Amino acid sequence: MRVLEIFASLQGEGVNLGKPAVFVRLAGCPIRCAYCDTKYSWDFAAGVEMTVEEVVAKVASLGVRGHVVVTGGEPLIWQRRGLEELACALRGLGAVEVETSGVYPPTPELNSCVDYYDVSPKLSNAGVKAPFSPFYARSPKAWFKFVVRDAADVEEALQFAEVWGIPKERVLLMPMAQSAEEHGEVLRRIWDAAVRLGLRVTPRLHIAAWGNERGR
Ligand SMILES: C[S@@+](CC[C@H](N)C(=O)[O-])C[C@H]1O[C@@H](n2cnc3c(N)ncnc32)[C@H](O)[C@@H]1O
Ligand SMILES: Nc1nc2[nH]cc(C(=O)O)c2c(=O)[nH]1
Ligand code: SF4
Ligand SMILES: [Mg+2]
Repeated sequence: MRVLEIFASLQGEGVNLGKPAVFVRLAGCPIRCAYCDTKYSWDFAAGVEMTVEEVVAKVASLGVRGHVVVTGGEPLIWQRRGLEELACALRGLGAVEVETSGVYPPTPELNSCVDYYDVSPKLSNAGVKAPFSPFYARSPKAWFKFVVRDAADVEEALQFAEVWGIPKERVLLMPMAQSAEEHGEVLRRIWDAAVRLGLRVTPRLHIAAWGNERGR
């Protein structure tokens, strides 16, 4: 597998917001959202080639136990090429959370070793074709983070959830932002729509603290 970075931080997004965790960022993404804050991950040949054993050893060496986040890029492109073995091996160090666009369903082998899917379905603001896999709407392990920048995006997120039968309690709205300043502005812009529609908002902790610094 090609690995871009492995670092310890706080989970800055989603249902496990605030938990200390080690992040494993895999290379490659074919989806290419307009707002992507990790465009350096798109190249499939980026990063370094690592075996499952090497990744697990590096994660263990960082000393943070209890939670491991596998992200990218789009990590599920590595299915049948080591991702299943990696997720199962990482489980020895903590709960395994996978960050995904929700375009690719997991193989049964991957699914058996994942504790949480942090799914970020792509709304029209991503400007891409990213067909959602119905697998996630039915998975008890899936939580849905919608990237929103205004009230219209919030309405679209709710509609998406209704169309796919995703319970409101599983929906989290996340401000589209790459700096602390932008993060505050967007939070203020989506606030009233979230109140009105009864949807939960979560911040992006690392963006509020560090901006879009790599390794945070
Ligand atoms: C870089 S993606 C990697 C995982 C997977 N490709 C995905 O999109 O879920 C990690 C998370 O960052 C979110 N994200 C990327 N750029 C963002 C931005 N400018 N503002 C808010 N969230 C963003 C994505 O929606 C996703 O939830
Ligand atoms: N602190 C922190 N939390 C995160 N949660 C998901 C991230 C990602 O890029 O997938 C991320 C990230 O890059 N940093
Ligand atoms: S799917 Fe994720 S990594 Fe790929 S472009 Fe979109 S936000 Fe970035
Ligand atoms: Mg990130």
